[in-house]
Amino acid sequence: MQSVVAHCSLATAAANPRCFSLSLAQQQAPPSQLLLRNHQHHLLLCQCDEASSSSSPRLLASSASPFFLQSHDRLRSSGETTGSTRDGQFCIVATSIATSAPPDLPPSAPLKQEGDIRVVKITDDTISLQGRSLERLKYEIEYGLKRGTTDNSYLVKGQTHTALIDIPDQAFSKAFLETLATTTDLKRLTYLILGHFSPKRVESLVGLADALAERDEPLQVYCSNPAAQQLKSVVPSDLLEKRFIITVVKADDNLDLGGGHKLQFILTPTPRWPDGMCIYDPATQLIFTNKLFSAHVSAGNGFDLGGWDEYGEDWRFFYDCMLSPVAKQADAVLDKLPLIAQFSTPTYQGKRGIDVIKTDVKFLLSSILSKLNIPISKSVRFSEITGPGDALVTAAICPLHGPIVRSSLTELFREYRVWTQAKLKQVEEATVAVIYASAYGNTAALAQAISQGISKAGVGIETVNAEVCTMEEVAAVMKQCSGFVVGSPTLGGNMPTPVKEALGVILKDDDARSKPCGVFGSLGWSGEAIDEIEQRLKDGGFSFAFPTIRCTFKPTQSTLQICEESGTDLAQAVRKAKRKQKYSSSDAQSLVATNVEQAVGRVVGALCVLSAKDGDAESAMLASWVSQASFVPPGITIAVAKERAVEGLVLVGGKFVLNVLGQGKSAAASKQLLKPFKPGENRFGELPTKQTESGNTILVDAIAWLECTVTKRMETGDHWVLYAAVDSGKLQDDRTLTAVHQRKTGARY
Ligand SMILES: Cc1cc2nc3c(=O)[nH]c(=O)nc-3n(C[C@H](O)[C@H](O)[C@H](O)COP(=O)(O)O)c2cc1C
Repeated sequence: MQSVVAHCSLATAAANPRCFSLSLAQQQAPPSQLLLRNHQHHLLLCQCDEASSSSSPRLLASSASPFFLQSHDRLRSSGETTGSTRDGQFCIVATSIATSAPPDLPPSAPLKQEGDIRVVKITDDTISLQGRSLERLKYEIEYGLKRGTTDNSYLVKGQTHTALIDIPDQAFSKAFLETLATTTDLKRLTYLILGHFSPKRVESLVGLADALAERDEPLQVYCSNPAAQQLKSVVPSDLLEKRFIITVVKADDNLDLGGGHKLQFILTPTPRWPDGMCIYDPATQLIFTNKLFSAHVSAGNGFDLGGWDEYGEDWRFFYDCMLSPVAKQADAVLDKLPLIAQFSTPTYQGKRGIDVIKTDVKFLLSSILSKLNIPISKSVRFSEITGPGDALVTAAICPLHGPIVRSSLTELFREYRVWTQAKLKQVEEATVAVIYASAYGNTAALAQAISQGISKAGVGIETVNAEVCTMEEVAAVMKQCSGFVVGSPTLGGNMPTPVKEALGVILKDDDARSKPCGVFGSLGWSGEAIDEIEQRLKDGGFSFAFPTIRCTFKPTQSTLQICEESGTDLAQAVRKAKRKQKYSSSDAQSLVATNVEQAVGRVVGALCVLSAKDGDAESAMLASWVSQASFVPPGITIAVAKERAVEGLVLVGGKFVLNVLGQGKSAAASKQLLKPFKPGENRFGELPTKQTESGNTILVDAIAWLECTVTKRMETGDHWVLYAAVDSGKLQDDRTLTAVHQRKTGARY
């Protein structure tokens, strides 16, 4: 007996070809007739004629075997009606073909006003309330791409109970509570589930308590233990006792809302979010992942329409900022989330991880299938039939920020694995320990920017949140690291006890004295904690890689820039020490350029100075890997090393000036730009400069300058290649030829 399960649906956008797919689960097919011999799932993708849905579907992709074509004919005969037919050989189940866009993909609505709430229907009983902002693009490093953000909450309506998953930041409180009242019967709201909680969300929580004040029963809050502690420390205790009942969730607990919505909790702590928790709903196959798989971007219709092309860089940027510094813990978290895109049935069993090689085929299949945008409520039914046992079959990832991930689900999950593995490899080679505590997030933001700078220079990071780590863990990290930074807020004239204890561990570690270190912290007015850490490390004979960073309350953009550059300086010191070690142990030949390197060194471009500014943060670099890339509109490419300070200022949408230096006139600028700089130091020194209208720096002695906007970035080994459109420019000296940088080897500039 062979069984065939088929899913049919029209693609959503009117401009799209009308497509349906046929996915075959088959146990006993003759292997010679199968496209993918070793896998249980086979794909047939067809396209209907635009004019008539009854005309013959055209095959887009299939094994082209008789077996498939026969199945296809049978499917066509059962056509546009819902139902199943049996003929002894096959069991065909087909949905009716929708004639309009599926209801769960509403058209994109423009942002009406800052902080408005977009309501997105995901399934019949799950909606998302998304607070949208274009403003929240400053002062926090993960907003670097400047695409705004969304803060997403989710309402899951079970047969007996309704649960609200996550509560938004204070910026969205008022609009959120108003929208919540119109989208749900608050009397039925039994549970609030917090995948993460921070003091910035108290206002929304208190507002919710007020909105529920009239009813007798308190709201039941489900969250992790660290979130419960945080709640108790920031929400007034009388309010907490009167209006809420807190249940601390343990690993693998669940909560039944009725109608199959038996929510499963998966604890996913990281040093950045010790209270992290994911929630899986088997009824809809939605997973609510809070910060994981988030992106800061507000455009679109709430889903990831446009897929990787549209959002890939946003996801990557968020990951780089927030998760790459905690790669080890991120790896452990991914192990706990064996997500399988709904349509790709895995051949393996077990909850532990996903083998990338095994998922390659599934990746291809599911990415084609997910593009078809079958409404989630319908597609769950089919993937249940072909369900893979104990993996989490997932129709969509519902994160705290940015789009609900549907089309790129497999890619995103897979890339998270790839990025994490790459970071773990860096951790193996050399790491810097980032040890800190932060009550209100300001020191954490500094730690994050420092980590970003370390990561850019290709060095691994071990993030230690002193509040949730044991001192044994601190000691182990200190033994293994090649450099470290310590950060603390000042509270009541002191450093918090966990930082004090961690400092004690560091001071006792004799090996740590030879490792480059740094101190940072946020303060209000006196900053005793930072002074004390600095003094005690100085007294202990530790060597500082950068001047201590003192930040008053919330960091500004230029403070974050200083943090990032300081992190890069520290990482470069660590790498230099490692290189020294390596070369002293291997033969001197390795320093001589190979023939290939010498040949690569003959590739030349104009010698230029790139200058970029963003708010009060400014930087510049000497650049010679520059090339014209387009006539109309005029465009150029330029390679920027990942660890370069200016790199964070030339993200997509960012502007820069390319100053082209002249032959025989480049010495002063080269000398100035090649100097070592302190973090945040002015790069131009005494060079005569002037400004463009947007504030970018022009070198008066350059023979030409171009003001450009970055439109694309491509990752290429240790550099980013930027493609930038030229907005304006001027030839300042028409007699001098362009300077070029002749190199002896392609292994260095
Ligand atoms: C209860 C409390 C006590 C504080 N005491 C001090 C202090 O003695 N000296 C000081 O410079 N700042 C003090 N501050 C300000 C904090 O250091 C400042 O808010 C800092 O940004 C907190 O950093 P964090 O967000 O990393 O916790 C205090 C803040 C609070 C809330």
